[in-house]
Amino acid sequence: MLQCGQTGLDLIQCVSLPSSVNRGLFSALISDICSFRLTLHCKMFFRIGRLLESSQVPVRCYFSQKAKLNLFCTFLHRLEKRNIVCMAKNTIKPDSTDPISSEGMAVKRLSVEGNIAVGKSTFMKLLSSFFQEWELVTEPLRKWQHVQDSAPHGGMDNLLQMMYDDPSRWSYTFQTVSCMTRFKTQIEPLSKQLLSLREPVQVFERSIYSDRYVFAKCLFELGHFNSIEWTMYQEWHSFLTREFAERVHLNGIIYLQATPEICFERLKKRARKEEKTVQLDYLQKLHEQHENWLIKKTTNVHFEHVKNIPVLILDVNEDFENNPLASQRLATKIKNFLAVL
Ligand SMILES: Nc1ncnc2c1ncn2[C@@H]1O[C@H](COP(=O)(O)OP(=O)(O)OP(=O)(O)O)[C@@H](O)[C@H]1O
Ligand SMILES: Nc1nc(=O)c2ncn([C@H]3C[C@H](O)[C@@H](CO)O3)c2[nH]1
Repeated sequence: MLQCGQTGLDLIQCVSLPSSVNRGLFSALISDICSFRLTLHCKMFFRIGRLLESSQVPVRCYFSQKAKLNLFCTFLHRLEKRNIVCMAKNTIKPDSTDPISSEGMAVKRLSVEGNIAVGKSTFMKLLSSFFQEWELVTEPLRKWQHVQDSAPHGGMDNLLQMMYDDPSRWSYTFQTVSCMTRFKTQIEPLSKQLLSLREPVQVFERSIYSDRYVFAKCLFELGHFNSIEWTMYQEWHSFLTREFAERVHLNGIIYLQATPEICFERLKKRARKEEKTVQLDYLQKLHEQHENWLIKKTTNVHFEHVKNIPVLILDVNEDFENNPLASQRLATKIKNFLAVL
């Protein structure tokens, strides 16, 4: 517990938020009682100090990092405010290298997760039509279908096909490639265009986290990874995730949820040639993995920030592709979700 400064306030409760929320920023959310919310950069301490002074109600401030909380306390102390009680919970690593836009806003980074053929690519198109400025990063599927640049197209380098045809032989290899390509896309430097936005948002189709907590885990449980492969995978996944730290953090996850049966129908309708052998049973297992990770929270997740990532669950059993009203409803939910990140 940190004690600092004095104001006319009843209480200021300062709690550090999971790093997934507004990383690298000092973020103050003036509670609902005040009926407005502010997300502010640390340069704006002074304004917040004034705001707190004039407030007549208990105010709750959330900090993305303990370092920022300490900085803020020092600031209040300088203003000679007393009796502010600051509680730091869930302390997370200081000194972040968060991407910040030229407008001083942290880039919000989300991933879209969901079963095979649930409609992620279709959903990404919806995002691009409603939020034209956002940067959308699609799954690097083509790289998996053609892993050797030098090999002729149609040769023996379609790893997706190989994995589905002989999962026990190729699952580990596939997972090293899928995960490596995901790491690469997640750590890519942010574009100037994105950084010039007032509210920069980047959305990934799946992530290094679903690679591990959905697919690799499922393949291990199905016996397609042996225990050595599973240990190795987890070891390098943890190592790289910790090494890249902030660069692979996400602020939120959008989970597209539909029954495995509907996904299976969509998969058959789409008829991707590599997926001919995929059975409903596999989609049911992947569905369970998503539910355990994102809803029931029973999956053993190894990174604090991933445990605490806010998840928006969108029911996509309904056809939104050809339904403007349903699309609009989804877009509104996404907007509301972003506002609280
Ligand atoms: N809400 C929806 N209602 C009806 N059909 C849909 C819906 N969303 C997607 N589809 C259809 O389902 C099929 C699969 O969709 P899509 O390719 O977007 O899935 P995906 O989740 O990106 O697949 P993958 O897991 O392979 O990346 C496509 O034929 C698409 O037109
Ligand atoms: N084994 C495995 N691990 C992954 O991380 C992974 N990510 C996607 N896929 C499969 C699903 C679709 O067929 C196709 C396109 O999403 O690729 C994966 N398969």
